[in-house]
Amino acid sequence: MDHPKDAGKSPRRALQIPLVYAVKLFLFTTRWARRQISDKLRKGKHKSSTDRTTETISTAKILLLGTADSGKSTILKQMRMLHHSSFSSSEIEAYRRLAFDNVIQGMRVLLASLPGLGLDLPDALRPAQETVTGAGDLCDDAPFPADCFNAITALLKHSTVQEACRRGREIALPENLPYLFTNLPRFFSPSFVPTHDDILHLRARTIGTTETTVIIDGIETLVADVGGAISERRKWINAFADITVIIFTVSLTGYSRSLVEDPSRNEMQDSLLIWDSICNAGWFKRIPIILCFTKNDLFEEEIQHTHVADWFPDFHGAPRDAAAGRDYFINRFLSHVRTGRHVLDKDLYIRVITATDTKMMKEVLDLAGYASPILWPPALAFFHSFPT
Ligand SMILES: Nc1nc2c(ncn2[C@@H]2O[C@H](COP(=O)(O)OP(=O)(O)OP(=O)(O)O)[C@@H](O)[C@H]2O)c(=O)[nH]1
Ligand SMILES: [Mg+2]
Repeated sequence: MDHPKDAGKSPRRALQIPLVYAVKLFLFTTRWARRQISDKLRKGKHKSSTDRTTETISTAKILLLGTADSGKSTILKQMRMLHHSSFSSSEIEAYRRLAFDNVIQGMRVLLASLPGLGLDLPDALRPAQETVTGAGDLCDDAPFPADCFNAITALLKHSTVQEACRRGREIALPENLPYLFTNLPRFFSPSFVPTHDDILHLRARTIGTTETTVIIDGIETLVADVGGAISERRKWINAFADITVIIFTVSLTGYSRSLVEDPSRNEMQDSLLIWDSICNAGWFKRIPIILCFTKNDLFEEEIQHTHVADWFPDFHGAPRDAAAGRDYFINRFLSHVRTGRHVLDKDLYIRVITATDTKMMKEVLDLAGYASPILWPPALAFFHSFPT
């Protein structure tokens, strides 16, 4: 029997009323659930994956994929900086020691490659060379050794070392060396503490998979960062479960560089190979992908000296035309996406970035829409759209 209040209403209207109550109940429970999540997040905020407890809940997972040196860990650092997941004092100290390691290792690679470049170091610089090759690791809180500063400064003043620096691409010289050498006096000062900019330029090869929790827009997000070296790739599969979005990084400067592990392989070709298997994998069919071309700053410099056609003969743009170069590589990557796998601007997004530039990264990450359906599956975006 009809409720007296419903008397005279059409069956359709009668159906609508419970529906309104159902929606209200859903909204209420959703807000309640969201508040519960926020409470739990507050308790578990800034916990890394290694100290996660049952208090915290993970609701999204970003997977960073790409070849070695393509900027995956740099993007992760940017996410942490932009989303206030600050670095602990022990991490900052580890970065300080890493700065010393990057400087010494970089200079060692450079010195070791001189004979291959047909260059010879004058005898007067042999003691400086020995100081660099014999330098040990830096101990906790120990200052950078002054003799290393004097040795590296003397080496950098010599035309032979300067020429090797210029020809860095031929010897797979770490791309952060110009930044490190420019900042040498600051690094070697006793009060040196790495800045965010330093941290972004420092290089530590990722081994295995690191999982870091970042709170993005109130949502606990697990960011999985894999090692891109050839020997690391067989471990990628361990990170493939429950992915919300993939960020696939490609270093734009890779077009003229060889893989450190296999000098016969071109970095960009290697990246195209991996991209082909990732973007067409059935496993990732429904996962949005952001294809991120990194190192745009270095690419703009590199293209002034190295013509893309020397490495990719079907490039028909003019030498030094950075825009044509970028378009060419974007199209090369898009041409690998098989029909029906991913659709541009629907579940495949392209960004060209300088990963070390925090301002640009913020714009890009905002653009990519952290709390929008680009990064979150529609269900989560729906959930997200309710006011608290
Ligand atoms: N100038 C500049 N340097 C960059 C950019 N992206 C990354 N780098 C530098 O490139 C080096 C390698 O970057 P990582 O983020 O460690 O590379 P990765 O992809 O994590 O490498 P693996 O851990 O070996 O897989 C670091 O020294 C970064 O500072 C960029 O857009 N511009
Ligand atoms: Mg890494």
